Amino acid sequence: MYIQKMYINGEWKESGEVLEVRNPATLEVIGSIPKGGAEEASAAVDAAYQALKAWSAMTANERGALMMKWHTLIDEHTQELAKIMTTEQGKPLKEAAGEIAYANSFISWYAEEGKRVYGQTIPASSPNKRIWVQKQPVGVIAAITPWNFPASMITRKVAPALAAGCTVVLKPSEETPFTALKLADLAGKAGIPAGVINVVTGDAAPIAEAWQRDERVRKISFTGSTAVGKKLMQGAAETVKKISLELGGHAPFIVTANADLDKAVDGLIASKFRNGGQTCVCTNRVYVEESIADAFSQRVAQRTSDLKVGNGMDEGVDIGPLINAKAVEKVQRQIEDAKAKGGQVLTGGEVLHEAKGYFIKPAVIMNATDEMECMIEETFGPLAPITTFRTLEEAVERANHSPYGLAAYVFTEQIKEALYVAETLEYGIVGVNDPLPSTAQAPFGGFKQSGLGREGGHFGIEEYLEIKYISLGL
Ligand SMILES: NC(=O)c1ccc[n+]([C@@H]2O[C@H](COP(=O)([O-])OP(=O)(O)OC[C@H]3O[C@@H](n4cnc5c(N)ncnc54)[C@H](O)[C@@H]3O)[C@@H](O)[C@H]2O)c1
Ligand SMILES: O=C[C@H](O)CS(=O)(=O)O
Repeated sequence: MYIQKMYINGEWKESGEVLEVRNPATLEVIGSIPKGGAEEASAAVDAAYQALKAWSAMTANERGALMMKWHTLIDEHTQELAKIMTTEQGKPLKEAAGEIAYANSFISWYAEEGKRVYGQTIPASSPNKRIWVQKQPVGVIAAITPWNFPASMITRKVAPALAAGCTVVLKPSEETPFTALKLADLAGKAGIPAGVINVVTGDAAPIAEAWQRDERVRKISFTGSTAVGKKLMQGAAETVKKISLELGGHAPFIVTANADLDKAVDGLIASKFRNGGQTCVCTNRVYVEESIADAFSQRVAQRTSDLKVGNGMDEGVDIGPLINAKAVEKVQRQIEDAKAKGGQVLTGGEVLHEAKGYFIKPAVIMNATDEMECMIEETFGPLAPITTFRTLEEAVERANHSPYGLAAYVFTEQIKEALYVAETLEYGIVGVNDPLPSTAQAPFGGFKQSGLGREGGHFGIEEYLEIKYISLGL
C-alpha cells in the first residue's frame, strides 16, 4: 500500500538510513521512508532545473491537460489515498476522502487558471515606444508541507506552481509521507514529465538548508508552524528567494445574541473539531454575548460529548487520534492551566489510556479568561474555551489581541453586526455564519504572524509568477 522511496527525476530512490512512520491510532510502525539529506535535496533540484525549460515552454493548455490526467487518476484512487492518509495521520476515513477531493479541486481549478495568466499593455508616454507587461514562471520551487493535511497542503502549492510553468522539489512531513509519495506516483503515471515534481523525504533541516543555499531554487513555499516559517524566511534572504508562508493560527469565534443558535452550535462543532482540532483555521477561542452564554455553552458541551472518539478506520468515528504524544500533552497542559485559572470543564479532556493511540476526549471549558494559555497559544487539538463579552467592540478588540491573523468567525443574523465585525477583524479569512470557508477558488492566507502570500484563487497562481516589463523602441 505504501511507496517507501523518494521520487527524484521520475525514479524511485532509496538512501542508507530510514525513518519509521507510525499509525497514531495504534502506534504500529506502518512503514519507513529514506532519511534523505543535502545530497538528495540537491539531486532533486538538478532534476527540477533540468525539467524547467521544457515544462515552462509548454502552453498552459498542454500543462493543464496533463494536470487533468493527474486529477482523474487521483479521483480514481480516492479510497486508496484515503486509507493511506488515515493510517498515517489518523483522521476519520470520511474526512480523509473529503480531503482528497479538496486537494484534487486545486488541481482542476489551476489546470484552468493557468490559461488566465494575463499580461498588460500600457499606453507609452513616448510615441516611438510600445510597452507591455508579461508574466513568466518563477522557476524551481521548494515546497515544505505539514502533517495535518497530507494531500491538500501539497496540491495547494504544486497545482498553481505547475500551472504557472514552474517545477517543484517537495519535502512532505516525516509524519505523513506516504500520501505525498502516492500523489507523486500518480503524477508520473499521468504523464507529468520526470523532474517536474520531485519528493525528498528525510530530516527537514538539512534538506531545507540545501534548498535555501541553492541559487537555482527561486522560491520557498512553506506551510507549517510560525516558528519554522520564521527560520525559512531568514534563510531565504541569503539568495533573495521569493517566499510564501502559511503559518499558525488562533481563530476567534464570535457569537452575538442575534445569532441563529442552531447555526452557531453546528458551526462551532464543525470549525473546532474538524481533523480533531488539528487545523490552522480551527476555532481556538469562543466569545459569546453574555445573555446567551449559558444556553449556548450547554448545547455545545452536549454536542461535544456526543462525538465518537476512535480509530479513524472505524465506522462512525468523529474524532481520531492526535498526531503524537506531544500534541496530547499540549491539550492536557492547556486544560490544567485553564482549570487553575478558574475555568470550568463542561465535558471531555480525559486521555483514553485503554486505547494504544494518542486519544483524548474533546473538551469544552466555560469561564475562560484571556490570561489562559489556550486563549493565547495555538492549541491544535480538541479543546474549546468559551468566554463572554458585553459589547461587540469589546469582542472585536479581544479577538484582535493576538500575534496571529489567519481565520476568524462571527455568527449573527444581523447584517450590520456581521459587516462591522468582518470589516474590523484583523484576519485574512473571515467566516460569517460559515465555519468552513476554505475552497480552491478563494485566497487563503493570514495577516500578522500567520503568514505571507495567499494560496487558492487567482492570487494563488500569482505567487508563482514573475512580472516582466518590456519596452520596445521604434
Ligand atoms: N496556514 C496554513 O495554511 C497552515 C496549514 C496547516 C498547518 N499550519 C500550521 O502548521 C503547524 C502544524 O504543522 P507541523 O507540526 O507539521 O508544523 P512544523 O512547522 O513542525 O512542520 C511543517 C514542515 O516543516 C518541516 N520542518 C520542521 N522543522 C524544519 C526546519 N527547521 N527547517 C525546515 N523545515 C522544517 C517539517 O518536517 C514539516 O514538513 C501549526 O502551527 C499549524 O497552524 C498552517
Ligand atoms: O490546516 C490548515 C488547512 O489549510 C485547513 S483547510 O482545510 O485549508 O481549511
